[in-house]
Formats: sequence, C-alpha cells, structure tokens
Amino acid sequence: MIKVNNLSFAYDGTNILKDVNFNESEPVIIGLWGRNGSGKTTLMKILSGLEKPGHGTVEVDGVTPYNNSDAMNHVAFMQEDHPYSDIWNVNDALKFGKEFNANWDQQLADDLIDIFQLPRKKKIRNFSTGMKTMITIAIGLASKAPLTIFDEPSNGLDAHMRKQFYEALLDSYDEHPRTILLSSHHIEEVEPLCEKIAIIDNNTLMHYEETEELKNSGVHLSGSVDAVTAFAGSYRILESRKLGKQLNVMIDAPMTDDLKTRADQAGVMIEKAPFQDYLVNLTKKEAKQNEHA
Ligand SMILES: Nc1ncnc2c1ncn2[C@@H]1O[C@H](COP(=O)(O)OP(=O)(O)OP(=O)(O)O)[C@@H](O)[C@H]1O
Repeated sequence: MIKVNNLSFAYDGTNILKDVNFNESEPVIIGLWGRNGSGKTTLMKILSGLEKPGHGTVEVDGVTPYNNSDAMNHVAFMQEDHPYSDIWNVNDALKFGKEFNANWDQQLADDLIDIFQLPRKKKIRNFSTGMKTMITIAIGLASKAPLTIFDEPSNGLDAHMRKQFYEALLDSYDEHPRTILLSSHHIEEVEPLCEKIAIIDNNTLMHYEETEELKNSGVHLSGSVDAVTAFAGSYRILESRKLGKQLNVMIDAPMTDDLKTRADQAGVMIEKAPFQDYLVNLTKKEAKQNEHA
C-alpha cells in the first residue's frame, strides 16, 4: 500500500529528508512525530504528490503520486490549514470532497457533520479552530482514500470532541480498513489511535515501530547520585538533573519487570517517563553526546 525506498529530498540544496525507507502492505494507522522543521510536512507532501522525490521512489496504492492526476483517487492529504474558499460553507466543502474523491462516502460525511454538530450554512472562515479541524476530519474520513493523511488532526479539539474524533476514526477504519497517517506535535493526542509510530529525526525516519514497544521506553531513575550513576551507567542517558545529593536521569530503556526489580535492589526509584518527554529527549541533539552504552 505504501512503498518508500531510499527517499531523499532537498530544498535549495539543503537536505530535508535522506534515505527514508518504509513499506506497508496492509492497512495501518500510523502516528508521525518529529520536532519543528524535521520534515513531516515535506514527507506528507511527497506521499500526496505535491512534491517530487529528489532521489528514491514512492508508491502509494500502486501509483507514483507526483505529477499524477490519478493520485487524488489514492491519497487524501488533509492539511492543517486547509485552503477552503472564504465563501464556502459546510455543504460547499462536502461538494468539493465528493468531486475530488473517488471513494467518497456521502452518508459518512453527513453523519460526521451531525456528530460534530457543525452548522451547515455558516461560512467556514468564521469557524473556530476546532470546528475547522472537524470539517477537515469529516472530509478526510469520508474520502475513504487508500492513504488518508491528517496534519494535526486534534488541533483545537476539546476533550469531548477529541473523543468523538477517536470514535469516528476507529469506526470508519473498522468498517473500511485503509492506511491513515496522523501527524502531530502532541504524540499523546494521536498515539491511542496508532498501531505504529514513525519518528523523523536527523533528516530521516529514525524510528518506525509498533506503538506499544516505543511507548514502553523511557524510564526515570532517581535517588542518590552514587546509586543512580552506578545503575544508569550502562544505559544511554537522555536527560540528567542533579539536585544536591539527588540525581534524576531518564534512560533510553524499556520499562520491564526485570529493570524494576534491579532498580529496587539498587535503591533507585524508577518510574515510566511520559511518552512525549521521552520522544523530545530522544530527538534532542545533546542526547547523542551523552551516550554511555
Ligand atoms: N518551500 C520551502 N522552501 C524551502 N525550504 C522549505 C520549504 N518548505 C519547508 N522548508 C524547510 O524544510 C524543513 C522541513 O520543513 P517541514 O515543513 O517539512 O517540517 P515539519 O516537520 O512539518 O515542521 P513543523 O513541525 O514545524 O510543521 C524546514 O527547515 C523548512 O524550513
């Protein structure tokens, strides 16, 4: 369904993406995460045919997206600031969705507009940020495109609407499995939906893993400087804070029963780090200089 082989891309001679590889032949929901300017939007544009790969090949649902008018039947890219016309209301936007998506599901679109309680006649330019996100979600899901890409799909959604979005996406995916890519700065907001997480760092796809595995990594250790230093010695240290005689570090290791037992025996307090903190530390430049392992 998606084949990305040795993809590289540069803007004005500056490498943005280098040697990106990933292949998915089965439907999957993927979370895409990376720091500002890491290349997420660039990758999404290449997958949807808006940019041309510099090197390597990209295939989505059997087609090469760039310069291919057929690509819109295979990929829907729902950008964060979708350029809906200033004069459009919801009904106009749905007409646009129907026109440009071969697998368009009008019933689903109507149901989602009702679930999200979006006013059909109000101009989209007067919608709140969350309402704009909702219309984008409705069109993206109703497109039923084999690859559907959402950029910041939880932007502006309150907790209730986020729950509605999760349910709508999972119901739609259950009924019509396809590949869905969710790009977000806040991994915790999309991670509950994602089977896999892709992380862009250092101009490439640094991690592409099952969510459960990646999520289990990143562990805080705290205790006396001596005990923590001795225990953490063989691990990659992602973050370190000293407070008097106490030391708190984050190590790049999965939280396992064995690690807990050993930490207990060493007199070190152990706690799972929040996922977002782990990813931020994993991708910060200083982390690479502190490698112990
Ligand atoms: N049209 C362009 N011309 C030149 N450089 C660009 C262009 N678009 C993006 N870039 C550069 O490419 C790099 C990657 O940008 P991109 O928008 O893909 O990152 P991103 O991960 O989506 O960032 P953010 O999380 O901040 O939205 C950045 O350094 C950006 O300045």
